[in-house]
Amino acid sequence: MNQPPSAHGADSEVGTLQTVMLHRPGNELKRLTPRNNDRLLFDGIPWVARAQDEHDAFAQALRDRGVEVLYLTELITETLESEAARNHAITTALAGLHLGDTMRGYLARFLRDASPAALTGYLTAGIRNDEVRGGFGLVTSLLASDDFLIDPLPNLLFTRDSSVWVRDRVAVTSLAMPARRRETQLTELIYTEHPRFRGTRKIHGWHHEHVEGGDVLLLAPGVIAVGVGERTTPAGVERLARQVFHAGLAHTVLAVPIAQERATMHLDTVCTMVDVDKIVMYPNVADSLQAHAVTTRDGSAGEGDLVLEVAPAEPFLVAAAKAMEIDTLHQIDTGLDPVTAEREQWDDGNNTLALAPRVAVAYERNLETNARLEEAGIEVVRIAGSELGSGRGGPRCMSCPVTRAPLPVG
Ligand SMILES: NC(=[NH2+])NCCC[C@H](N)C(=O)O
Repeated sequence: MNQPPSAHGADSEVGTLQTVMLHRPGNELKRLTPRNNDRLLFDGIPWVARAQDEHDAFAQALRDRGVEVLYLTELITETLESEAARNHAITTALAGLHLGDTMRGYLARFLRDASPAALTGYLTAGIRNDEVRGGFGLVTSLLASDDFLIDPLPNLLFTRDSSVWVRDRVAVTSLAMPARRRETQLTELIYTEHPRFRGTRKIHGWHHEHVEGGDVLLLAPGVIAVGVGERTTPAGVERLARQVFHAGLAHTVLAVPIAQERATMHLDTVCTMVDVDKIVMYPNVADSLQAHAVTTRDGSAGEGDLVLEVAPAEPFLVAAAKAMEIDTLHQIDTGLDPVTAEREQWDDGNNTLALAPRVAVAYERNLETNARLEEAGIEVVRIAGSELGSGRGGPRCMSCPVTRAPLPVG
């Protein structure tokens, strides 16, 4: 629990995974109804107990490979043991302008009296108007009984998006969709106050331009690809580039435009690294994916003064190989007909989590993509995801690597 902060970090997508942060789905998923699931970014109403079983099997598959699994809610509860952290968490959770002073005052007192574990429950599963026993007034009368006073956070399941480690720093991200904004208040709290992470140096933050972790791929030490689309904005990738250059964490950032639609909400929905020089990629975009290489001349200036050099767009695989200083970044040609490819991409076939070079976790349902991965020499660790997948995320987005071993040299 008290490892020094320098023990954490990752500089690639494929170095042996040592520690990962997951979120076991909980009561926040029980809040989903056919009336709110779109706003809460779920495509269906998951069977929660089965989702938990699937998630437990995912966590076990990681432990079986020697990975230490940290659970987000346990980290939050441990963080909330501190009075200062508790006050901070309560103030930020109640900052919404929909509450009014009467209800805000009541909830602040109610939450302050809650145990750390109970408070974690309220912060993650939310509080509905008809669940409160006080604070009655204009706001409670006019809101519907099933309106949320504190929103549930069903997308906590996707720990990839709310923070991302770049070398020994953690970027607390800035999430674009209103339903997810509060997630980063929790990750920031963990990385600031939890004894295990205290002293960790941070970049970015929820008050900065939008960047989501699902868009950030550590292609190789020093080379970061960032998808720009529905979630990460052009200004977001510029901000991230300035920070990583200023801190000496990378020499090249590849800005990769992706279609602004749900099926391709993050770069990791269309491609993920499975080896030091192999990437599995959705064939329907493989030929059209482009990248602008962003570099800087001189790292000594202040972050805002850095002059960024932005290269003209090139095919993504070409720009990536150049930046990575390898001959070829091999695309695993999933070779699928366009319809199967589209179906398996939708079901997160391209969203794999590498446990080490050439070992990747994938949903079992994507039969053809997995078969092609194996033909290419990748060991596929299959997990069930019929319920987990209803939130539109796969093994990569359900995991935030906290520590990966550096890649072997040569
Ligand atoms: N990195 C990812 N692909 N994350 C998937 C996130 C899915 C989530 N329901 C959302 O819409 O935000």
